[in-house]
Amino acid sequence: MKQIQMTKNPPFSLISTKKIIQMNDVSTSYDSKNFALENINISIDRGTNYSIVGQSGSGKSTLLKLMNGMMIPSKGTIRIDYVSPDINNKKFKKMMHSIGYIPQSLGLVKNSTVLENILLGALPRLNKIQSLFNKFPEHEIKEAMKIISQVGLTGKENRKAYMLSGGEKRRVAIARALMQKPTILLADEIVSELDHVTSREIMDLIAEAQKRMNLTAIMVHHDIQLALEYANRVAVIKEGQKILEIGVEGDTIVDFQTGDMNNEEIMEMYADDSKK
Ligand SMILES: Nc1ncnc2c1ncn2[C@@H]1O[C@H](COP(=O)(O)OP(=O)(O)OP(=O)(O)O)[C@@H](O)[C@H]1O
Repeated sequence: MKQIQMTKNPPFSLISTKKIIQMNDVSTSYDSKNFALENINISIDRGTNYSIVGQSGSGKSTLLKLMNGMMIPSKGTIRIDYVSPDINNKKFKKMMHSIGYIPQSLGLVKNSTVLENILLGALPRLNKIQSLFNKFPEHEIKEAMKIISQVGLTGKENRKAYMLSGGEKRRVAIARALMQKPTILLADEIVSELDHVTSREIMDLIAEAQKRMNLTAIMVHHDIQLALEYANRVAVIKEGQKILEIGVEGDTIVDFQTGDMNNEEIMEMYADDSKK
């Protein structure tokens, strides 16, 4: 078999495809008086499991909204796969469907079934006539059934969303996002209010999907322990600023912004912070 020769200096395109999200010195506000986020720098490699943690009101959801084009920065630049996330940007409009966004509210249609909710993820792939009659082709229904099985909802496809448990609702929201065939998955506090076991089940489900589909998953959490357990990197946000970017290497927690720190120091710092 012919082997691909790697040169010492690979062409630019080979290097450049690694970073899927780049935020440089980004600030934004809702009311032009106070910054909800200030001078944020974030760089995320493709295929990474990235978490954002922080107290309530620190700016976590705002960060996700900037990544999916729901908000635009008042200062700084954002590139999602080298495209500016602005819904007025034609290139971004095209790629929007490859960003699976699960809001805190999950956004399910309560009176629709599990299958109907999940099929919504395929809506942009329908042609005009199919959309007019809301008629999904057989191959999309098959795909939805495959995803239903992957998220552990087989047998519940005809159940209305309002009849599901909290964990099941989250499985539907994940399945709907996966139905989009995304390259990026953004999930806002998807395991908050769930018990320990169900939280892990949901996180495992996302981790499996991430590996299977080579997704870049960016998830907002309250629980730093859970974030560190699953994520390659965790950004800690405090009052609109990124104060730490950490990850687990072996049995220590590394601070990628300021150098090494041990596990205890960071946990103490976070514990103190959450008491305030
Ligand atoms: N629609 C809005 N209009 C005005 N201010 C807003 C709006 N949404 C959020 N904010 C403000 O922006 C700041 C950041 O809010 P954000 O929702 O991003 O925080 P969060 O860390 O996700 O909080 P939580 O954990 O409670 O969801 C807060 O001060 C909040 O009050």
